[in-house]
Amino acid sequence: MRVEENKGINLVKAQSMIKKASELGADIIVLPEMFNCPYDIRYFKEYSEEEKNSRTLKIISSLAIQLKKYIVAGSIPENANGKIYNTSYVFDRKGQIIAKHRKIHLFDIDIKNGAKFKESDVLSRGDKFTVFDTEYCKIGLQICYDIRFPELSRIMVDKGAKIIITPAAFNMTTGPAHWKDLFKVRALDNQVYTIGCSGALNDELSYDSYGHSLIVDPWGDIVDTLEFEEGIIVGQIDLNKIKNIRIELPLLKHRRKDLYNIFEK
Ligand SMILES: NC(=O)CC(=O)C(=O)O
Repeated sequence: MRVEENKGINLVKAQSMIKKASELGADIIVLPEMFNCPYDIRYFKEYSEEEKNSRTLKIISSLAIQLKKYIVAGSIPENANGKIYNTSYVFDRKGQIIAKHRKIHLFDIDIKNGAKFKESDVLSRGDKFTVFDTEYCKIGLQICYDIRFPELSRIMVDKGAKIIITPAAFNMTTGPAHWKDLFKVRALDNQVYTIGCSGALNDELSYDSYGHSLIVDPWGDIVDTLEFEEGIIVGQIDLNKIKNIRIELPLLKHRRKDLYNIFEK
């Protein structure tokens, strides 16, 4: 979705796009990073909401109940005891929160003649891995910059994730350079589906969100993608494809855990 400056407008738009996705047959519906708030540190505190009184989360929960769908509510600025987190919430078909991911790696970058951003000026970082269960399979959840850290995807896969969902907002510097490749390589390395849902480009905001939401299969093929504009893609997840690729090309089995390993906290 093309996120606007006005929170109310973003919420109305999120609702209508979720309903549209549901009509198109989506069963697990994903929104982008900071879908109720411009991706700009000047807005995060003002737009932040506490989980228990959250206007945004109430709306998403009611929709999950009404449509009987899973909704991965992109992310929002979450206020917890005065600390602000970039947090994604997952709702089940009964509108219950079944998972919550606070962005682990904060996006502090300064690229010469390109994008600059310093989330850590305002945000605190999460410190938990997030894998949730559905009747289909386990799903891993991370937010945007988290995808650049391959250890995180691997840990989620070791915890059983067959799909990794990443609400995101790359920009016009890093998007064209890295977006598609990161989703492909994480899918290939881990033999999972990767799903990236990004805010569309909005020239009226300070941050040029790259768009290009996409679904990549475990062979690294792009199932479907958008471009810069707002839109919806609905893709089929074939769990047999994961099973077969893991038999035919047993990367995860061939790991030399005697030589290297990833340790969880
Ligand atoms: N916005 C992000 O968190 C990450 C990003 O844009 C990038 O890694 O590039």
